[in-house]
Amino acid sequence: MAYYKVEPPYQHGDQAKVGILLANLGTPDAPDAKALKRYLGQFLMDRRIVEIPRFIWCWILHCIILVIRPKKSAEKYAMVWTSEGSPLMVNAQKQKTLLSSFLSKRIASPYVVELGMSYGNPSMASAIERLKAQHCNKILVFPLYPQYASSSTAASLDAIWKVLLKTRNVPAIRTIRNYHDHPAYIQALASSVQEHWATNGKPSKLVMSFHGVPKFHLLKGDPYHCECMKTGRLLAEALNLSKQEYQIAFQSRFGKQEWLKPYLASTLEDLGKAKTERIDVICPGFSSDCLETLEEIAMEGKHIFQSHGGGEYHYIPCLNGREAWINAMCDIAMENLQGWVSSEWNAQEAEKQAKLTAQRAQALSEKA
Ligand SMILES: C=CC1=C(C)c2cc3[nH]c(cc4nc(cc5[nH]c(cc1n2)c(C)c5CCC(=O)O)C(CCC(=O)O)=C4C)c(C)c3C=C
Ligand SMILES: [Fe+2]
Ligand SMILES: [Fe+2]
Repeated sequence: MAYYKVEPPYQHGDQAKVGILLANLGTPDAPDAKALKRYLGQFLMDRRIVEIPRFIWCWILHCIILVIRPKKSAEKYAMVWTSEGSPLMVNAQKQKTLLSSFLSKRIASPYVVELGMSYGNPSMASAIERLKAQHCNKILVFPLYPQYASSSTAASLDAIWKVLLKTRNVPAIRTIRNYHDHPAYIQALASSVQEHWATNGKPSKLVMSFHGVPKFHLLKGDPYHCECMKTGRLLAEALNLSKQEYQIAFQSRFGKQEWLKPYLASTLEDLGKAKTERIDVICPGFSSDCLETLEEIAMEGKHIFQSHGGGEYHYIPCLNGREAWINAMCDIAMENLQGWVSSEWNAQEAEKQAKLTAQRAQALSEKA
């Protein structure tokens, strides 16, 4: 078998395009143990996720974790699964479609938006294949993670490099590292909170929950913790909140190691025990709702808070397909596409392409 992938067919004159590759984590294909085993097996074998030496980890993963976790996780996924599929996938596909349509008001030159996942489907390989088949010789990688983390952003870049290592005709690549402090992202978050408060009134406290990572990532130089803290501070400033009115916490601990603190579960317990009348919880680090927000935050978090004496609990949904967020995505993309796209209609190029299409259609009909 050839080492390098077969290149897509190319004819002289084919119009080169710019690709925007939305990169996300991935999700199982179905809410059942079999699909979960496949997904978790790929996810948890990534060194960006688990750094334990392979000979020990392979044993733990295959003999313990992949025996117990798939069934338990599948039950949780089943609680949030929609008729269209996994919430993460449904939301990310919607973002792709919306971004593509919103960008048409800002870009006049040819572009394509695709979605690729680090684990599961649609794979990075299939996304890059689709972009190359549409003659994208320049690709902007747009990770759907506002805060840079080795375990999310860099893991998605690894998945892309792995594909490119087996590609003969490699496109130009630009990557977006982070946008945790981008004014349009902060404003999109702030407007979603304000909208919630306009209908439901203000809570005693706004809890901002970010996905956690092991503490040693921070100690070894991963900027994720600092970027989460900055997002939290900027969101509080945009909402005019005092230090007593908000709290930052980290969720989704996995394994026995120490993770970033404060843990969300203990924060909710403490707020419950303090008889807090009402808290609102938002997850600014997730651009779309997924298992970690819909089950862990909206359901499990509510149970923890209220079973410890807390009052009302509101979960504020992720940005998903909100107009302000898609516009923010456009701003972020445009800033990173400078020199690659044009906002002016190129009549000469359009005429050339129209002629070429007509010539090819005629050649085809003559052949037939
Ligand atoms: C903000 C981005 C994320 C970071 C950083 C991150 C790090 C990280 N995650 C795990 C372990 C798991 N995460 C799981 C689900 C999951 N994680 C993120 C995002 C980040 N993870 C998302 C969006 C999701 C949801 C996916 C979905 O399908 O909805 C899971 C799987 C679910 C389960 O079985 O509980 C695991 C496991 C580690 C170990 C880690 C950092 C080292
Ligand atoms: Fe995770
Ligand atoms: Fe979780």
